[in-house]
Amino acid sequence: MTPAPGDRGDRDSPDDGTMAHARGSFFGRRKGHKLRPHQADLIDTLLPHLAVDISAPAPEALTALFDDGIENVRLEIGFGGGEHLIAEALAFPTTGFIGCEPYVNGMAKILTQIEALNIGNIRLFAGDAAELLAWAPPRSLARIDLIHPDPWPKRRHWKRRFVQDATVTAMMRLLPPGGEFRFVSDIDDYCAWTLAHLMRSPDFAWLAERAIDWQQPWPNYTMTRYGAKAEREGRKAAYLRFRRL
Ligand SMILES: C[S@@+](CC[C@H](N)C(=O)[O-])C[C@H]1O[C@@H](n2cnc3c(N)ncnc32)[C@H](O)[C@@H]1O
Repeated sequence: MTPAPGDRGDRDSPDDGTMAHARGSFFGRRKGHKLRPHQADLIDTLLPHLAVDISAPAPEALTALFDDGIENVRLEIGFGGGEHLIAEALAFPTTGFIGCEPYVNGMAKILTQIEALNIGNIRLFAGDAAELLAWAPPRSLARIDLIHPDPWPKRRHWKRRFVQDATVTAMMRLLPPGGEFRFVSDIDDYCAWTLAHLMRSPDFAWLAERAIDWQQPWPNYTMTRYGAKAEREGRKAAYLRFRRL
């Protein structure tokens, strides 16, 4: 997994497990624990069935990536160990979920869960979510979640943060009016950064202005590994929700 808060995302190694170095080339090349034989098997056998192929033209609607009965599609960027994504997929069986995660151990972990729980409404993209955002058709996502993204605390690395004007524009294209971008982080500076980027877009409204408490997880929120670690270490997360206007 990526480095701990404070030094997460601030190393210069080309294989440090974080976004900027990941762009374009990373899956399977990132350092991590050695996969167990069954996990390696799932990467070879199950992942190809669930993988979103962005080298093919995107379907008109992303529901086409799923079996019949899927009514809308949501995206989780950087799902890590998959705790939140698995819980959401189980809770909303008529919603399709696309999970993006370049980290091979995260991918192996979620494949194990998908197999064990026989989950049919998750598709996976083992690469940079920005590429998937560029590929997906307009207004194709009901919601986009970015939970505890790599914070890139050093000023000279801010350009590597996932939230940028370009990704805000991409999300604006993909969310229909009423769609939501949800962001969780225990890093105050990244929360402020995200608020500043979203609030200067005329296409998003921050729901705190509509009486949604940003200091509390939303109902039925499933804590992730990084969220639990932040809590243990006494850092409180912000839960920011932005509605596409
Ligand atoms: C700090 S971890 C948080 C993981 C998980 N969301 C959690 O809360 O435990 C950030 C995750 O985002 C992934 N990530 C970083 N850049 C990404 C990108 N451009 N596209 C998709 N995932 C990315 C990393 O591999 C890492 O697993």
